Amino acid sequence: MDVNFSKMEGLGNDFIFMDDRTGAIKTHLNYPDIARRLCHRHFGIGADGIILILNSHTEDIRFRIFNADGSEAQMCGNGMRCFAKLLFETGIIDRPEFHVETLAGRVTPKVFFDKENRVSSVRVDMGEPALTPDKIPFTGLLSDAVSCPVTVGDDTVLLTPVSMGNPHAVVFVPDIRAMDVEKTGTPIENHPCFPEKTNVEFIEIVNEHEINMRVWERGAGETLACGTGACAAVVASHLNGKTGPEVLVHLAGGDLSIYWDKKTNHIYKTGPATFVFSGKICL
Ligand SMILES: N[C@@H](CCC[C@H](N)C(=O)O)C(=O)O
Repeated sequence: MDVNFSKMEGLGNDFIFMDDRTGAIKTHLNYPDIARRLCHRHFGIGADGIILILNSHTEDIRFRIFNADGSEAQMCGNGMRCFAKLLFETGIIDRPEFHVETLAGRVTPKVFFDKENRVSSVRVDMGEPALTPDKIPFTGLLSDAVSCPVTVGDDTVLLTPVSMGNPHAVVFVPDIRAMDVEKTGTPIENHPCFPEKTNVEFIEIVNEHEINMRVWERGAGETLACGTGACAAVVASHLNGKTGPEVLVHLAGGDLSIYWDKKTNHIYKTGPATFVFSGKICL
């Protein structure tokens, strides 16, 4: 069957969007297979994941994301900004702020405009972080919830487990450029302490308001940015007394502004969303 798609990116974290509100794609094909095939950088379109636009019974619209390896994730922060821009600009949603059903619960994006009335940035109410072992899920030693020792090969790594609907392990390092992100990230991603695997963020503190981050993503490898990861990193940095609750996160693909509103416990993430191209592919 021929399927229309749009490719978009948020700070270089790139996604292929498909509208399956009629259910036609799901009737003929399987989403994990489509993700593996289309995300391939040499044999496909190339992306970190695919995102489906779907009907919701509880919210304005429903969002599902599959990583490049075909695994389904609960949420995606960069993908959500692109989703909001695409839905607003194509007229699928006609309000700048709306509610989205995800496997991580309700997420609320709001689009902002430039002088030409084009979407310039998107702020997303990402909901509340979760820190309890059952919610992450994390089965390791939690004597001190913000620095859990995990054995990786011959080393012990101290990490902070955080859920933003999807699991994250935040590791503080002195210099992110010196990191072999794949070498350290892979065993943490697949560590038995994380029964659903985990995304891994390597964080270098710049000052109270800025951090540098590199990320090893569950199901996708090293990416240029991770929105849920940036939120988890700010939660971990603040809980460890290294930053305030409002932080600019510098990633390989650009910057994200993260604000943890301690009164409501909600996290707000603001950043760009960019259309790359659209097309039709025979699946
Ligand atoms: N890049 C995303 C997160 C995508 C899902 C993640 N790999 C997972 O499996 O949880 C983001 O911007 O949040």
